[in-house]
Amino acid sequence: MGKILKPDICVIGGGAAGLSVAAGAAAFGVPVVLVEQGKMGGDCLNYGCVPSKALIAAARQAQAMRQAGAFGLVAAEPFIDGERLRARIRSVIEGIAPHDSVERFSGLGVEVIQETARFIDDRTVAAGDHLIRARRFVIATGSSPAIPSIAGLAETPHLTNETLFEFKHVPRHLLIVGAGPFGLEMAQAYCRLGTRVTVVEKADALSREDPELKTIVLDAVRAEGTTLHERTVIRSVERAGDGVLLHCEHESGPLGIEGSDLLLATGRAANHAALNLGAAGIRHDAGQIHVGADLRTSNRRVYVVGDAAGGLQFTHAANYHARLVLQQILFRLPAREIRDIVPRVTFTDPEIAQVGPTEDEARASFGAIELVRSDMSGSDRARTDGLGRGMVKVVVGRGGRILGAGIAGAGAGEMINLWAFAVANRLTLKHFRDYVAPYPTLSEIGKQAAISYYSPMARNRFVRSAIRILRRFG
Ligand SMILES: Cc1cc2nc3c(=O)[nH]c(=O)nc-3n(C[C@H](O)[C@H](O)[C@H](O)COP(=O)(O)OP(=O)(O)OC[C@H]3O[C@@H](n4cnc5c(N)ncnc54)[C@H](O)[C@@H]3O)c2cc1C
Ligand SMILES: NC(=O)c1ccc[n+]([C@@H]2O[C@H](COP(=O)([O-])OP(=O)(O)OC[C@H]3O[C@@H](n4cnc5c(N)ncnc54)[C@H](O)[C@@H]3O)[C@@H](O)[C@H]2O)c1
Repeated sequence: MGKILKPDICVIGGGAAGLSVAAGAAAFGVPVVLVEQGKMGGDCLNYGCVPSKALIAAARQAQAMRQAGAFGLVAAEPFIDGERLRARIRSVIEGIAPHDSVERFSGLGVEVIQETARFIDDRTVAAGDHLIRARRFVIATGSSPAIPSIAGLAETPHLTNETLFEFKHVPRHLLIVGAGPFGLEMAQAYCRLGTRVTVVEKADALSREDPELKTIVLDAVRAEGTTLHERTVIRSVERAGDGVLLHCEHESGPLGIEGSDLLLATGRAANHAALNLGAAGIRHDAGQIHVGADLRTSNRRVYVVGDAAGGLQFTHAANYHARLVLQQILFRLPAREIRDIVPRVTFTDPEIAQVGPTEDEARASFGAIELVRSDMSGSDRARTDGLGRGMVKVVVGRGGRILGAGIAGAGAGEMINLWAFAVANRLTLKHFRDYVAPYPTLSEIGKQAAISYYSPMARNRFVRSAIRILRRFG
């Protein structure tokens, strides 16, 4: 038997969640062992956020070339070189990789073991020839693409986020299954890169988003050329020549859709099968580890963070989880996950972002709410920059409290920061009315929304008579 290690914390998984826990603990001088079986940086760096946003950035440039005529320049149809595109995505990943590397973490004082971890009892993990008996364990094993059960899929070549960004050519006609954030971001990006794109969604596209806001996004994505079939069930799939044929069922009848390549964007499944959770007395079922709002499992020594926790699946949620868990382990202070303060952004163009409940969710939870909206057409900056439609929609509770906010439009992902700050700090629209927004910025439309909330006051008879009285004093 190999080495027995006895750190304070053993972190399993070196993606965004695990690295944040390890770095945070090491910064306080706490002994940490990190076990990672694959690439340091996990999904976000290697197969998720970073390559997808690099691809989207290239697609945005291509679209800007086509649309240059609107700015008084000569428009051009871009030449798309698949090899160079792939090389650029690779170089962006390589530029960030040192930050997540074994070398950096070893330098921080973390002992990194590059093996697969599994529990052998309620306080011991085996990884290669190491046994790790830690005071606390943090499961940060992330998630993998959920593969739907569709007849013929196993025999038909298909891509997922784990293979898409290594793909050698730009597809001729990409069929995408799933119109969640991943499916739609990729649909628009590939469409802009000259691919014909068809998306098949069994329910509604962007189903979590506010209907009024997501219409702005879906109209734009469709207008650029993506074909989107919603409420369409795929019965089977087969190879057709060099390509793929989907046999679908829509309310209007059967539908055959043929394309050159197939991408699955059908959600995620948490990774825990290899962990041997039963040996550690950790309650779970096939889909999920049972975990409380404190991110603790039924084995009180063991926490779960990031995608493995099965709730919010974002890199910033993983970082937030890391803070909550460190607060409990290092300082023995209670901490609970508050999902309403965690924003989400889908990086289509226009973007869509939300923090806190949407209108429908807020009505279901709070009953009486108020809404304020502000349209991007009122923004001078949107005009100078030739931007399309956009809207800020704020869900307001008692006393003007900001319960949630949704934004569709260019820059929504940046603008949501201010609203996320407001929701986390329980601010009211008065705070938004009173701060000064620089001109001309898109964020001004948020302030405009706050002003519109208070504008009925200008017509209030008591306010008006108070002003009349004060005027008499000179
Ligand atoms: C295409 C795509 C785009 C995305 N874009 C965004 C975005 O723009 N913004 C955003 O916030 N989020 C985005 N996400 C989500 C984000 O990538 C994830 O929420 C985040 O990576 C989760 O981090 P994690 O550490 O929980 O898991 P992961 O990054 O999956 O890391 C888990 C690690 O654990 C390791 N592991 C698993 N089992 C074991 C074991 N038994 N032993 C040892 N190691 C193990 C794995 O090898 C992996 O490295 C995107 C996801 C995808 C798929
Ligand atoms: N900008 C971002 O933050 C961003 C971007 C991409 C991905 N992500 C994250 O990555 C993960 C994966 O994203 P996603 O969009 O794949 O997941 P998702 O679960 O949000 O969406 C999957 C979609 O696929 C549909 N679907 C599932 N099975 C289907 C089938 N058989 N036929 C047709 N449609 C089917 C679902 O109805 C759903 O709309 C999520 O956790 C997401 O949060 C985040």
